Amino acid sequence: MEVGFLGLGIMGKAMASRLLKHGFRVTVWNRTLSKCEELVEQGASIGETPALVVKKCKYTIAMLSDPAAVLSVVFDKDGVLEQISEGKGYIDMSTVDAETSSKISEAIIKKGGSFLEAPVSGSKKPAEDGQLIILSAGDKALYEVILPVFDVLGKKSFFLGEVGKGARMKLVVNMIMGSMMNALSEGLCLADKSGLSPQTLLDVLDLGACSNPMFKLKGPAMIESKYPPAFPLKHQQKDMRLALCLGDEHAVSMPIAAASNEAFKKARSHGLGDLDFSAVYEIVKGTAPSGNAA
Ligand SMILES: NC(=O)C1=CN([C@@H]2O[C@H](COP(=O)(O)OP(=O)(O)OC[C@H]3O[C@@H](n4cnc5c(N)ncnc54)[C@H](OP(=O)(O)O)[C@@H]3O)[C@@H](O)[C@H]2O)C=CC1
Ligand SMILES: O=CC(=O)O
Repeated sequence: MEVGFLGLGIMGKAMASRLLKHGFRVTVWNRTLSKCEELVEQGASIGETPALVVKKCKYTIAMLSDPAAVLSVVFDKDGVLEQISEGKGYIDMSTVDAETSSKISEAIIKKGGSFLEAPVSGSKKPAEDGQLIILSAGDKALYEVILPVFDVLGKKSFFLGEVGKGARMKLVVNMIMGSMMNALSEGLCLADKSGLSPQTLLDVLDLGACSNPMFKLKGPAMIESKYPPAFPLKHQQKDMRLALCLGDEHAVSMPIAAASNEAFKKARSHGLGDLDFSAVYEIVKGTAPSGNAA
């Protein structure tokens, strides 16, 4: 099967690379075209615009940063919409809000194409290892066709129903994740300031009901103030913001998420947006450098 792939950031690069390793023919595009070179070395072809990728491939996947990026890649000049037509499928795996996803779905369907949203839970390493959790919604027939691709990228794929349900599920999950990261940061800080060993706190947490892979993976690096970006903080803040909008829409009070969003925003204002989202710990500790927003 030949697939197109738009967006070779942290996630897109790992996902496209995995598809190549598993025998798919992949045509890639990235806004910064030079980032395609590594994938070309692994056997990918380049499409010079999103439109040219869609022209060449029956199925095209996108993995882009945020609502503005996914809308631009579909609707702008040389975008997806120029070449989408009957028989072609577009699968957007980026994390965006349901409204953005619906806008894209309607435009694709109007041109005769089919659309599936399929945001993922799981970060850089799960993407490299094919261990993502795929939260799809939209065209069921396209879901069935693209399953062999999802089986290479993920450990479990869900089909959640009409467009918007995948986007909303992803935002709820990431709202919880962002709040948990803030809770861990406060706990590590409180342990340290009150004369306890943060590492011992992690050991205690890991043995009890609060044990989870995220604390286990991120905790030790946080203690060392190391934040190599797996999930950039600016994207976590985008997800908190979009989840809070969803809460507004449904009149769901979310004071914990709102406070966490403030901490992520503050982290961005201190220039930590491109670091891993665990860098919010620097804000909780009060040790963030002053810097430019990212
Ligand atoms: N990293 C993670 O752990 C996870 C991320 N996600 C979600 O997946 C998506 C991608 O994340 P990730 O790979 O980490 O992000 P990165 O920031 O590493 O990559 C973002 C990608 O979007 C492209 N892009 C940004 N703005 C535009 C634009 N205006 N037009 C065209 N392309 C654009 C970038 O192109 P360029 O290279 O030119 O800047 C790049 O290819 C996000 O929605 C994120 O929330 C979901 C699960 C896990
Ligand atoms: O969206 C981020 C993730 O780790 O999942």
